[in-house]
Parts: sequence; C-alpha cells; structure tokens
Amino acid sequence: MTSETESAGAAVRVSQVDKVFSTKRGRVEALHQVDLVVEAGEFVSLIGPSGCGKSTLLRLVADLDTPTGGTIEVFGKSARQARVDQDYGIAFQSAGLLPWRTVEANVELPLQLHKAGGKDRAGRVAELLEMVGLTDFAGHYPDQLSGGMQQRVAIARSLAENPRLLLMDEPFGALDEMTRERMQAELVRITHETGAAVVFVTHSIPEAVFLSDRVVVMSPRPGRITGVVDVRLGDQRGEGLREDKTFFDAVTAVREELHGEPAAQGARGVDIR
Ligand SMILES: Nc1ncnc2c1ncn2[C@@H]1O[C@H](COP(=O)(O)OP(=O)(O)OP(=O)(O)O)[C@@H](O)[C@H]1O
Repeated sequence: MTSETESAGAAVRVSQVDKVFSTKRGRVEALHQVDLVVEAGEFVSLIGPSGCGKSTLLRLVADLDTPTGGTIEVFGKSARQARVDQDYGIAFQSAGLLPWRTVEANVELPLQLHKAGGKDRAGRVAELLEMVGLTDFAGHYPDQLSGGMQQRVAIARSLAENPRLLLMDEPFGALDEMTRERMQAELVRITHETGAAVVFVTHSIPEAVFLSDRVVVMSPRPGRITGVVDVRLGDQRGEGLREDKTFFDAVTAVREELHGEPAAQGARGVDIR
C-alpha cells in the first residue's frame, strides 16, 4: 500500500476515524480507528460482515454523516467542502430515480441543480446515456425500465458532473445475476474511460475481486480494517477472467482475510455472486 507521504494527491484519505452512534439503547460503536487511502483513479471495494460499518464509512466520506473521531479528506479538502464542490458522484442500492422525470431528465438533474453543463447540457446527457447504453430509452420513465436499466440511469446520473470519485453502496445488490455481471463489466469500462476513483461497498467477494484494484476487508462491529488484498487484475479484466485461476486465487485470498481460513478450506463454498 502506498505510504501516507506518497499519497498527497489521494482521492480519499481516512485517518483514525471513529464513529459512535448514540441511541436510546446506548452507544453503538460502528467504526474504530479506521485508516484508508484511496488513490486518484483507484478502485477500492469495502467488504465485511453485515453491520461492520461499510455503509457508515461511505456515508462519512460523502459527508452524509460526521465522524466522532479522526479526519476525512476528499482530494485534500474536508468532506464537507468536497460535497459543496460536487467532487464525487453517488450511486446507492436503490437507484433513487424520480419517477415523474424521464430517463434523460433524471440524468440531467444534477446538472440542472448545480447550473452546470451550460449550453451543451443536452449534449452531455446524450453522451452519458450512450455511455450506459440507454440512448434509445431517453424519453422513457423509470417504471418502464428493468432494474438493471434503472441502475444504469443512476450510474449515468452519478457521472453527470464528471466526478473524479464515485461512491457506490451495493449498487448492483438488487439485480439478477446476469444483469449484475454485465453491469460490473460496464462499470469497469466506464471507470477506465473516465479515470474516476471508486469506493464500492459490496457483500460479494467475486464482485469485489472482479472490480477492484484493492479489496479492503473489515471486521465485525466495531468495524476496523483487518486486511487489504491487492488484486490489480488490470487489463485481464474481461468476461473470461471469471473462469481464470488468477481470479479464483484472488477470491480465495479475500476469503482468507475475511475468515482467516487456510486456502484449501477458504476456496470451498465461495459465494460466486
Ligand atoms: N443512524 C444510526 N443510528 C444508530 N446506529 C446505526 C446508525 N447507522 C448505522 N448504525 C449501526 O452501525 C453499525 C454499522 O452499520 P452499517 O450500515 O454501516 O453496516 P454495513 O457494514 O453497511 O452493514 P450491511 O452490510 O448489513 O449493509 C450497525 O450496527 C448499525 O446498526
């Protein structure tokens, strides 16, 4: 992993972050002393058992909540400033589209809200729809689209302002297997084209391995980072990769980090989703 001094241009820098929720039933320590640096252009997945704080960490980076300890920087700015400057796009599990707006109007929304895109806003929307393969559906409404298509609209929308960073929380969680694999391949292509860094929350080891440069493994609550698996399959990423030994080796490595099992056991019963 790159050292702190080398990563002045990091997309995300999480330092010694704690998050404690105060609830009626007491304190919930969701994150404990989390350190993470995501380089510009790097794809990092967060994986770990349910409730380990993956979404919480992503929400802190997105400034949707604030840490109780430590600091978060996004492109060298505070998380708050990065949000104000719209330095990132967000795509969460439910596509979150506005049902009364057409596909193109949904994609255009952030540009409209931020008065961005200028005269060529329509051109930008057309380009984004082409990127996600939905040009022919520009005038459709979300309920006329499949779940996978809705998710692609959400991804187009998150890319509208050319963010250098995408924050994605289980964006493909609700999709069927075939659509999910297609979307994963599309996301690899899109991030390759745009050079955006991605922080991606998932429950699926193979999904994390297929997409990521690094897979960050978190422990049960309070969430801590217990291991980082360097995947960097790079140009090998393609449909054939899923059948490849390199892929299974990386899946096994993540599984071992998660469960602390020896390789032979770890390879058994891998969730191939
Ligand atoms: N607003 C909140 N108030 C109180 N507790 C919370 C709040 N948000 C999250 N938590 C708690 O913090 C812990 C981490 O939650 P979080 O949603 O980040 O986990 P996760 O790893 O994303 O889980 P999952 O994989 O199930 O989505 C959980 O125990 C959760 O109950």
